[in-house]
Amino acid sequence: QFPRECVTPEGLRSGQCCPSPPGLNNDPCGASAGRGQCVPVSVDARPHGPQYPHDGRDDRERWPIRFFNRTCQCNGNFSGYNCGRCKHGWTGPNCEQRVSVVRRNVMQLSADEKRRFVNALDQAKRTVHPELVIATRRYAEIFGPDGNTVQFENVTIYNYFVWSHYYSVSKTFLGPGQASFGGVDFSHEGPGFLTWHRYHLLQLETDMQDMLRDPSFALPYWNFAIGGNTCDICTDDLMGARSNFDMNSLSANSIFSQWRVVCESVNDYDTLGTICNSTETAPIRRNPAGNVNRPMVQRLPEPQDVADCLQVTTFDTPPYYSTSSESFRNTIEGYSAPQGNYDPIVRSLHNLAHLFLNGTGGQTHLSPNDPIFVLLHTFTDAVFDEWLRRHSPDSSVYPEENAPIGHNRGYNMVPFWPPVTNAEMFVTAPENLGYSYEAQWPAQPFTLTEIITMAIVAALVVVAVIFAATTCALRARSYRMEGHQPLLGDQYQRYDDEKSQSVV
Ligand SMILES: O=C(O)c1cc2cc(O)c(O)cc2[nH]1
Ligand SMILES: [Cu+2]
Repeated sequence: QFPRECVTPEGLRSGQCCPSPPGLNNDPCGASAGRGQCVPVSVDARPHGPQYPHDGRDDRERWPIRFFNRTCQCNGNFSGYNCGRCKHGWTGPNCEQRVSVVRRNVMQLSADEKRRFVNALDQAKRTVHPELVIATRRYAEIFGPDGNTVQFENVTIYNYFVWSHYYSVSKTFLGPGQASFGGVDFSHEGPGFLTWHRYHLLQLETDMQDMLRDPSFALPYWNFAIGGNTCDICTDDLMGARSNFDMNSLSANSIFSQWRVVCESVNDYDTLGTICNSTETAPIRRNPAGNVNRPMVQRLPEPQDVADCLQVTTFDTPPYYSTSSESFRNTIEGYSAPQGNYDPIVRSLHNLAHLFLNGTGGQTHLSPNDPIFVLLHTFTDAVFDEWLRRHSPDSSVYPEENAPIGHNRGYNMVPFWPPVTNAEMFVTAPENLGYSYEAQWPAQPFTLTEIITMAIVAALVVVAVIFAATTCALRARSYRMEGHQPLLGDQYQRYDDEKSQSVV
């Protein structure tokens, strides 16, 4: 959420978070090295949708100026909260070298690559985040009981990935004794669903690259559009098989059975107004296809569902919400049928994959605690990237206003720091974000224009063939009328030559 060095009592009171890059002392944002400058934070001022009726009740409104109103604005390819690192896709001392990160199908990794990926996730679960800390109270109580003890905690790299997702979906606390307001979600049920989860993954991938000291480290993906009721990645060499003793638990042979979840105390958060902290509690629960009360979530999405959703031509449609029809975003998110039509009882694609897990991974405030979340979302992001490549939309197709709070084009995505807007993630990944997917996609059906063009070309070919055949037939007929034997192949040419010479 915020850099450790910014959340001192004086730092918070100043509202400024413009640290110096490593190796440069007292040089906010590396200005003397031309890396960046400390500027006022710009926030989205456009109206948002009617879903959130409050004003001034939630720290996430006009994110992030409740906490900080000055930030580093980095030049060129420099990036990071102190301009001390490079933008995604760039590396080198001056961020001038391209780096390419390829996200691959997890099922196509070698045994050794699978083992390294599983171990890297486990290392991230245990390694304290080197830069970021998490707030454990709302701003109103952030200076603590004595007014000088800021309420932030260290968090591990992977638990930060869980915490940031929880913080974006948590309810608005309205005070003791009052029910918290749940009709708010800064990362789901709106156009920001894809851009938010894209940055969420990018942050984890970058954190793990730094942890491994391997700038080419890439998160793999799980193609969950395989139909059937078997979780093919739920094996002990990958995300963990089912326990033999408890169908809701993971096999003891998987390292993930030793993981404990964070952000489980939702009753506290909603009644006391506290925020999820680093305390780990219960094991991951997972029982794929086991939800006997919801037969519709006992099968995974079909390959055809991905082909269908890629055909939806409009990125998002009013009200830009989980009720939108003919919206690619609501379709891939899974609130409408794969063909795009909204149906309140439908759960498809991304949502169906979550619910299929039938446990920790299907509860929005907890789901990233199940590491399958990472692979489920890289595949969702891969479909998003393929849609961007096929439809090459202008950024204007992303709504600038009247989307649910947090989802407007210019809104800084909650709770990321430094500020990053939905618009900055609405770009093709290989050209702009330094990563690509190794994936095969369903053949792109011909567009109407292509079909018409091909019909015209075919008609022209037919006409040309008929014309040629008619011409030959007429010439043969006139040749026979002069008492000659029918011509064969190159004899036509010699006949033509003689004829043209004889005409006077
Ligand atoms: O009920 C749903 O459609 C549903 C559950 C769930 C869990 C989750 O973590 C998400 O990110 C989305 C989601 N949708
Ligand atoms: Cu999510």
